[in-house]
Amino acid sequence: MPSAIGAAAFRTSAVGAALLLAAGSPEQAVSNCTIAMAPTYIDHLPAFMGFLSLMHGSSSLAHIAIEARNVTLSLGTREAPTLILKGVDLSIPKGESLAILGPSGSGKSSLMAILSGLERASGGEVRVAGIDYGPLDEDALARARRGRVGIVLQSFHLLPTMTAVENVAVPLELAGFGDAFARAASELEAVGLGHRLHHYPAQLSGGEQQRVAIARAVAPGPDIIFADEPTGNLDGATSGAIVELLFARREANGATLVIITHDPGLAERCDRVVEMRDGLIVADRRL
Ligand SMILES: Nc1ncnc2c1ncn2[C@@H]1O[C@H](COP(=O)(O)OP(=O)(O)OP(=O)(O)O)[C@@H](O)[C@H]1O
Repeated sequence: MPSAIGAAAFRTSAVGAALLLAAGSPEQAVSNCTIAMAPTYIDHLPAFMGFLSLMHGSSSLAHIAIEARNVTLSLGTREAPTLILKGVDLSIPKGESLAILGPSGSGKSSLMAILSGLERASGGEVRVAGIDYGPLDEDALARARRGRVGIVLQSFHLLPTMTAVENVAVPLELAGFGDAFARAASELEAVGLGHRLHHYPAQLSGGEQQRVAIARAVAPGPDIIFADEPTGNLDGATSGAIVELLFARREANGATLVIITHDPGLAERCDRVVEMRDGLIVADRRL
């Protein structure tokens, strides 16, 4: 089987070269891209610095997938900071499906970015699968996420120089799957894109790109799936099929699923719904 990384290297573009330069290593470049950084956070990602990877586990926390304590996020300049998250506490048990609702600008994407390790909290504590994100540097965070955390964000961040199947296969290869291409092809078939395996992102519609991003996120069978408006670009029928796929994946792997949505129907499918307003969780109910 060809290597997705090797195949793509033949088509390295200026964008790819820039990503490589910025990341310092091909692995980090791919990791940076495949976790779909939201443009709002790109400025802040280089802030991922640290030296220790500390593992914390205790029997009392063994059933917790995600634990956030008094998480704050301050963006903007030092002279004019804006407090985006104002002290969020959230504990998500393993295997739970959780919908995050709230008006535009309430901080949903910011919270997801922190819980998924794309953004660093300004204060408070975040532990995912027992790992304290606080002290991890960028490489350690990427390693901690790889294969365990799948992320789908609103803007798909597919690598433009890779075909659909390569975009899905690369993270699989990095996670150590020997059958990365076969698995990637089958994931794309599952989201209805078996006929678009060798198309580049620019040759795909927004909804098709969204489905590639979803296939990429779920392909390694992650323990936690984060999805920011996963059906936002899809028509009703495709949206229904994608929701079924996400929930089927969650059930098959016992994965924890965290979804941001404006769709009340999708929220009702979840075990629990939290609502955000103005940087805080203001309601939390189990369904
Ligand atoms: N880099 C930034 N600098 C300053 N403020 C920012 C930055 N990025 C986001 N914000 C602000 O943070 C707030 C929360 O944004 P966020 O994207 O988390 O909201 P959201 O609830 O996900 O909104 P939506 O539903 O529209 O996606 C918004 O008011 C936004 O303007």
